[in-house]
Amino acid sequence: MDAGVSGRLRRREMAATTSGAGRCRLSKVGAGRRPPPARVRVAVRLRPFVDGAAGTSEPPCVRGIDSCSLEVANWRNYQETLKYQFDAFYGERSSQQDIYAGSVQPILRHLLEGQNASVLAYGPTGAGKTHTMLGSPEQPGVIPRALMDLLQLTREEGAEGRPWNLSVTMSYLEIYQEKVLDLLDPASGDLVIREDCRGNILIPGLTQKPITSFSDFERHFLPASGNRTVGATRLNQRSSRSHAVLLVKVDQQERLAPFRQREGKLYLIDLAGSEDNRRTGNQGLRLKESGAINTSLFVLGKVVDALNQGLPRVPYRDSKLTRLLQDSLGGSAHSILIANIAPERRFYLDTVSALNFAARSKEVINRPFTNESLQPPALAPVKLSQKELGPSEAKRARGPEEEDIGNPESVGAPVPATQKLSPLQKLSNMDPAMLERLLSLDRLLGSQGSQGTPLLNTPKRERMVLIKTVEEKNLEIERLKMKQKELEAKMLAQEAVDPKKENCSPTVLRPLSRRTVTVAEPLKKAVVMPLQLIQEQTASPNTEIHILKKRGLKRKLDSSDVSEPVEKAEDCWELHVSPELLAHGRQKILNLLNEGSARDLRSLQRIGQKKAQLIVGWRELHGPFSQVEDLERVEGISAKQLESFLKANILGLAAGQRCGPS
Ligand SMILES: Nc1ncnc2c1ncn2[C@@H]1O[C@H](COP(=O)(O)OP(=O)(O)OP(=O)(O)O)[C@@H](O)[C@H]1O
Repeated sequence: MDAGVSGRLRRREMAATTSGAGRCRLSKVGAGRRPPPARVRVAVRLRPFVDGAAGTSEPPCVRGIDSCSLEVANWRNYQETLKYQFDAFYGERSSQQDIYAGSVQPILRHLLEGQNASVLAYGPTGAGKTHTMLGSPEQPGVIPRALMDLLQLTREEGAEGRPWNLSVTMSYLEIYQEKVLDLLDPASGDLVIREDCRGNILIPGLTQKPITSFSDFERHFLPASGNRTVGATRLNQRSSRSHAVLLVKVDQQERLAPFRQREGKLYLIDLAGSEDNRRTGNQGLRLKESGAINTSLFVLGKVVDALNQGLPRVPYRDSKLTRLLQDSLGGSAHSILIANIAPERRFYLDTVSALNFAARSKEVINRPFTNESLQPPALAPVKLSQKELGPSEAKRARGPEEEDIGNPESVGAPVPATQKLSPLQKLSNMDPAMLERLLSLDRLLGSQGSQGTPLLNTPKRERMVLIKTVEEKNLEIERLKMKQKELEAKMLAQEAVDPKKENCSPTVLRPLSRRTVTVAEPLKKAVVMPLQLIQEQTASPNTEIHILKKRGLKRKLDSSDVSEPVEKAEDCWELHVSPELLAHGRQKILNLLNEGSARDLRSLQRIGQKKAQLIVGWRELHGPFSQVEDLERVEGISAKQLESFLKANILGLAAGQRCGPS
């Protein structure tokens, strides 16, 4: 591979890892190890002529070459054809089973490994996307086949005596004119798409129905499909006017220690088709719908291009569709794109444009990882007792949160005070940092002899109040920190005005790097340290003392001249910190650089969101940092920045101030 190509690939991988869900992960198996890349796989399906008359009167504009390639006539030059190669090509005689078994079935197993997967049907209007995804009762498509298999797999894997307990839930939504509508609850209105701190895409309020059998699935899915917006256009009598997204979640809980939990998400997406309104004859509402569809598909193209070019900004947020697909493109899913094309000549331009999009998409690299977390040991017995419950009781215990997350009917429903919520269910979606805080708060309450129920067993509402309290406390701490900084700044300003006063005070606070430029007689010894260190030392008397000691005066000025402020004077005071402590601080920074998530890294001074992502991206590409100085090799971090970064962080970390892996 030449250097240019490998550089491009790296940039692309970097974009894939620094954008989307992959950039900040739920605790996962093999944390610190770089998940292997998985290219978006692309299959093309050519539908047969659907209009009998057209079929006999015109030759197709596309021809299959083999199971992976096809060619399209070049109408500008009849001597030429345009050839394309994909992961799979399905000709007009291929069956629904061929497409399913060849391209979709193989990715389902990843769900049971706690990884995400997605299947997207793409193509111009009338090219067969809905047929591929949904099919008909006689020729069921990808969705019913995948659900059938997945439910079967989860039944087998979750059977008594197997190590994992499995449960499946489904949600179904459409994106219609840039609105996210819940097809399982059409009255709920436009829903918002959010991203949690781990980069997971969430839709608060979206109905989630538990399903244990295929008939369960049909019971929810069939009426919901009827809610999808379709309309007649000149090119398709039942044209999908929206992007439909079926989300199937597989949750797994380990039955024995260490009680791991896994979550795999499968997105099955039937995109609305791109439309050339000169041919669809769209007007009025249809034209408006078409505008929204084309715009979101245009943004989808821009996202794919940005990922391919390794651009620092991938415009996921420019449309609801791409925001939702953040997981699937350049993110954490095993993705397959099925580009549907039509053989009729009148589709020629749409076909070429769909094939070009498909060809670009196969360059996109995802990095799927296992969404796995460990249940805190303290909670394990509760889980065990749940195992001992009968199936109906266990279901009731999991009940409201598992079954109806986001279901408006259940949100306001009172939870009986006696009904304990299963910690396993409650914690599965919780931010690990928040969980840690809750556990400490719980311990604190316990140590203070609190009469209340333990925090982690409290019903949802009380828990929410407690979480809010913790958040408020954190805000308060942040406010105090800001105030401290202001005070320090004020103090420094005063020093500048009145240096003598400064040197008389043994408790003056100043940044470590600041040097004294005065000839006024200093005290022999002054304890000068950042406020954090003072607090730290007060809290732990064993912490080593760091002092500012007088260094030999090497003033170049006449020693008799003591009244003037000295510009060229050397420093009189310097900070002496034990080398072990410094080494300890460096080691802590190094650990954080190698093991911390982007979020952890942001807890460091001078590291913002962008730098944190660049650091994680660098690590993904080059492996662990061998020394903190390697930071200079990260794009956008200069030697000067590295120096100030070290100054700002090393002591704080050495004294155990910062959080994050150590
Ligand atoms: N492989 C196929 N075999 C037989 N008929 C097909 C096939 N693919 C599509 N069709 C038929 O072609 C017509 C258009 O297909 P479909 O509605 O799936 O297109 P679409 O791409 O979803 O269109 P839109 O984007 O407008 O919703 C339908 O009548 C469908 O039954």
